Amino acid sequence: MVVPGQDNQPSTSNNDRFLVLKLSEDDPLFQKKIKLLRDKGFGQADLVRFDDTLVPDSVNANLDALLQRARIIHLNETELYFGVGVMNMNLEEEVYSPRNELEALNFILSRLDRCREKSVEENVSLKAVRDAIITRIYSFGDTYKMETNIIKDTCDSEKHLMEWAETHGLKSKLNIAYIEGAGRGVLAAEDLEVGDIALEIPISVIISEDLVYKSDMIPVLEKIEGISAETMLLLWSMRERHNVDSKYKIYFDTLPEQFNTGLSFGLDAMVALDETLALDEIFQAKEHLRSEYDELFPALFDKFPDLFSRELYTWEQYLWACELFYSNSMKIMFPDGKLKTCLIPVAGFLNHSVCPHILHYGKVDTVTNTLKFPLSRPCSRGEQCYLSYGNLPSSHLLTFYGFLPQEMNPFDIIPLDIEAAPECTSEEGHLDSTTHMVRGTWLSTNQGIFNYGLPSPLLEHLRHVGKPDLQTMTLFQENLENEIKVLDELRVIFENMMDKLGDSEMDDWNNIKWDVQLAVRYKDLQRNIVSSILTACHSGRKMVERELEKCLDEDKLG
Ligand SMILES: C[S@@+](CC[C@H](N)C(=O)[O-])C[C@H]1O[C@@H](n2cnc3c(N)ncnc32)[C@H](O)[C@@H]1O
Repeated sequence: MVVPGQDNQPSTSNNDRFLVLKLSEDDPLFQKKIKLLRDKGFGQADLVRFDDTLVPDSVNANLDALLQRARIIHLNETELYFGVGVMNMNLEEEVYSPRNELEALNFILSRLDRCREKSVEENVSLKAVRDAIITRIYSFGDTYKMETNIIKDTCDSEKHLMEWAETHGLKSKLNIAYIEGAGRGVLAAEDLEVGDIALEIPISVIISEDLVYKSDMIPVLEKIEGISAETMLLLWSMRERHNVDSKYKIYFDTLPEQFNTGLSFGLDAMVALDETLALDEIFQAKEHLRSEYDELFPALFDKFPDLFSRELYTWEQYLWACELFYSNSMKIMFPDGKLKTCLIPVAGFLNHSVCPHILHYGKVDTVTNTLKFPLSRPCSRGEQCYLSYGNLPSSHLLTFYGFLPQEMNPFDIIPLDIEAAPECTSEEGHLDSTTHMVRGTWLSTNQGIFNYGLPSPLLEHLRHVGKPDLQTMTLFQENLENEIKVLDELRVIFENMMDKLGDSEMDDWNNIKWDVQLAVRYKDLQRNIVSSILTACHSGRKMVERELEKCLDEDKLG
């Protein structure tokens, strides 16, 4: 039973259980989310009641209602902007993104478990809904199962690291292996279920700023004006990496000599990225790092030659350390309440997926003093277990991690330089400050007239420029003519973008360096996105023209 619009959790009897999924007022997207909830007939904190008489058929209906709400509560800005889409061709259900879907399902699961824990007796309906959620998580994950080609098992250095971590208390249900196209990765050593802890890492093996504060470098580092804890840890790691007596030597020994991220791209790859977002991102990042390096060196060589030797702190070594931290560090909340950037042995072997197994891992458990990596979806024995590095576009993954995901990435967006017109106001009367963007139209479910697979906020914005009072989404002549103008305007923007990107050219793929290959693949992805928008404008215009013809014919007939 769904009861909209009630905030207070009512008292529960032994036979009745209530579940409230509440949208927090502190949510920075509260206004947009509450509007979306209301548009769907929900309230801020609807209440779903489970009683023992719940018939099996209503289990799915109850779950659907909960899921619709949970999805909205967990939307991020990009997902809200684009609305529902198809993230997987095998999936009939419309979802916002794999991340959002898993987040929503796990959110309901955790609330249900809390409810069940409080119950004196087992409530059969709660149990039935829980089973239904687990089934959905299973089938959702199944549509994202990816081929993992294992090249070889672990080498000595990784084996030593596991053994060393185990002596410090590491608990792992994962095996390390070399994976085609991804370096090392981790495979489930046994069938893992939702909620199972795949890895449990004691803080004693985690590399964080705490080590710098205990080191001989701190008196000097603390004197550097404005230096961040991250930079201190980076400088400490650059020296520690070469320290044969380091407690973390076994960890440093597992790191590659070279990180193949966008920050190491050569000239040919940069040329191949011409006119792409990634080129700007790489340029800006490298410029920023170079200026940081120049602020520190040679000043530190001259003032503290004993701590900062010229051989260990070259620009190349600094860039290597930056790539290490960009591609391997994690932000972790410590028991002292501080969020710290850390290098985490063993967990650093987890690769990224758009539909990860592990979503939540950022907080040290204060009871066990360990960092736990629980599963948000099951992982079968031998399957690669993935983490989420965040909701990142491919330009970011290319620049800071040096790979492009195999799956469709819902966060692969092209931002548009379209200013909100002064007359564009939200329902609350505020100036609309949305950043407009597009992504591949293959991700959209709505390809029909007035949608065309394009994002509604962008279309609505363009429709109202100069025509704030126009009744949009109608088959009236004035509106249809405006619709053609909007599609033509978009076509011009994207034709220009496509001209700048140029044609795809790659003759001998096998003889091409890793960085140029990545750059070419990235640029092809950009072309595909732009091409899908141009197709949408073209087919959309045809749809509108047909409606306009009908409209004019009707007018002629009077
Ligand atoms: C935290 S490390 C993961 C372990 C890494 N594969 C290794 O061998 O050390 C991050 C790096 O792994 C690689 N990686 C992560 N996810 C990947 C994916 N889905 N496909 C290909 N490479 C990936 C990238 O090189 C990235 O910079």
